[in-house]
This record gives sequence, structure tokens and C-alpha cells, in this order.
Amino acid sequence: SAMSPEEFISRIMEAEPPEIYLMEDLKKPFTEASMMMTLTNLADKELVLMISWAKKIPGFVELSLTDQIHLLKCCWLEILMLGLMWRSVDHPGKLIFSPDFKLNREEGQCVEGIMEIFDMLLAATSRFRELKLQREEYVCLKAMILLNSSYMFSSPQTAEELESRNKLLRLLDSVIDALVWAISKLGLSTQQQTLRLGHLTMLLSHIRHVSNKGMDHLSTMKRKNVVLVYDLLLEMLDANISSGSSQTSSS
Ligand SMILES: Cc1cc(O)cc2c1CC(c1ccc(O)cc1)=C2c1ccccc1
Repeated sequence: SAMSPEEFISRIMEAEPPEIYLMEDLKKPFTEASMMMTLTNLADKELVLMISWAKKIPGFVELSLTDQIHLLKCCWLEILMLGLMWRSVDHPGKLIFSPDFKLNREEGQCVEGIMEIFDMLLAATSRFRELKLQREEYVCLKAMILLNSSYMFSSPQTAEELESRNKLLRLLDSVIDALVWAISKLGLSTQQQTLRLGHLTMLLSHIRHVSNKGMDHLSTMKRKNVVLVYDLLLEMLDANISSGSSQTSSS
């Protein structure tokens, strides 16, 4: 789409979902079940907003429905986790799941295996803090995660899928241009801008790693019947398990 990077950025800034308040009286200390249930309730609300957010990404609804669904199924936890990191960036040592649901790493002790993932989330958040991630850069990275999440894992068969693939690659061009434009507003030298682009995009592989760890952990929680995973989430979760599309392996 012949949209300027400036226009693209203002469109995805507009698309940002509102902050979610859990509005639950959280009984502390948490049990394994109560913490996972609270996370599930939050994620359920966020997923509904994520779908309307994605549809506001310029060009997303012009992709084939198959691509739209597959992109969201592949990256929904990455998107949730990047949002969590953004909300937590100014609160060292804390994970701000929502303004009324903040956890430190020790509180992860009540859920077997979750503290290690909390530590990865906190480490990535510290890296964003070091880099002084800007909101414009954050919204570009989030769109990048959505658009980059799975185009490698399916080979287009029909003409329609081929056309959708080309649209997707042009969309990725736009979001890269937008990120380069956002970085260019920081008054850095050309060399520093290039390095910053590299550091920001390298963080995406860490986000995918933490997301894969989180997906494995969530599946374990589900098998142990610790979480009641609601249907939208269940469907998203099953998609990640059944079609073996966990981002690392090629399906
Ligand atoms: C570390 C870890 C381990 C795990 O087993 C599950 C989750 C997480 C993080 C997380 C999460 C939720 C909301 C966010 O905004 C950001 C992250 C979830 C989670 C839980 C239930 C449903 C969906 C996602």
C-alpha cells in the first residue's frame, strides 16, 4: 500500500487497544490455580481486543482469511508477552499484567515452572528499558510480530494464497519502513540508527523463545487441569499444539 511510514505509524498508534483492568478482588497469596485462572481471565479479554487490533493494521484485512487466522494463531502469546513487557518497562522487577494485577518474580513460585519464564520476561523487559524503547517503535515491533509470525510455515497453493503471500510481504516492507522512520526521529547517526534497528529486531527472537516456553508451560497447566482455558483461548492453544505450528518447527 502506497502509505507513507508516518501515516502507517499513526494508523497503528490509533489501533492500540485500551488498558484492561481485571476488576477482580485478587485473594493473595495466590494458589497455582488462582494465579493461572487470573492470567486466563486477563488473556481472554486481551485476545478479543487483539483481533480488533489486528484488523486495524493497514492491509491486514486484505490478506486471505486463512492467512489472517493463521498469523494470529501463531503469534497471539508473543503479542500478549510484548504487551506485558511494554506495560512493565518502567517497573523494574515487576510484571504489570494489568494496573490491578502486578506480580514480582517470587510470586511465580506458586506455579511450578513459571518463575523461569517470568525471569525471561523480566530480562527482555530490562533490555527494552536499556534501549529506551519508544512507543512508536513498540507498536511497529508488535505489528512485525503479527506479520512475521508464520509466513514461512505454509507454502501457498492457490492463486489467492499466492496473492495473499505477496500482499503480506509488501506489508512487512511497510512495517520495516515504519520502524526505520520511527528510529530516524531519535536524532541518532546513520550508523547508530542501523545498529538500533538490528538490536530491536534481534529482540524478536527472544520474544518468540519466551512465547514458545510459555506455550509449553500453558499446555502442561492445561493437561494438569490447572487452568480452565476458555474456548477462544482453547482454540488458539489447540492450534499451536495440534498443527505442530509451534514457531520453531516447520509444520
Ligand atoms: C509465563 C506464562 C506461563 C503460562 O503457562 C501462561 C502464561 C504465561 C504468561 C501469560 C500471559 C497472560 C496475559 C498476558 O497479557 C501476557 C502473558 C500466560 C497466559 C495464561 C493463560 C492464558 C494465556 C496466557
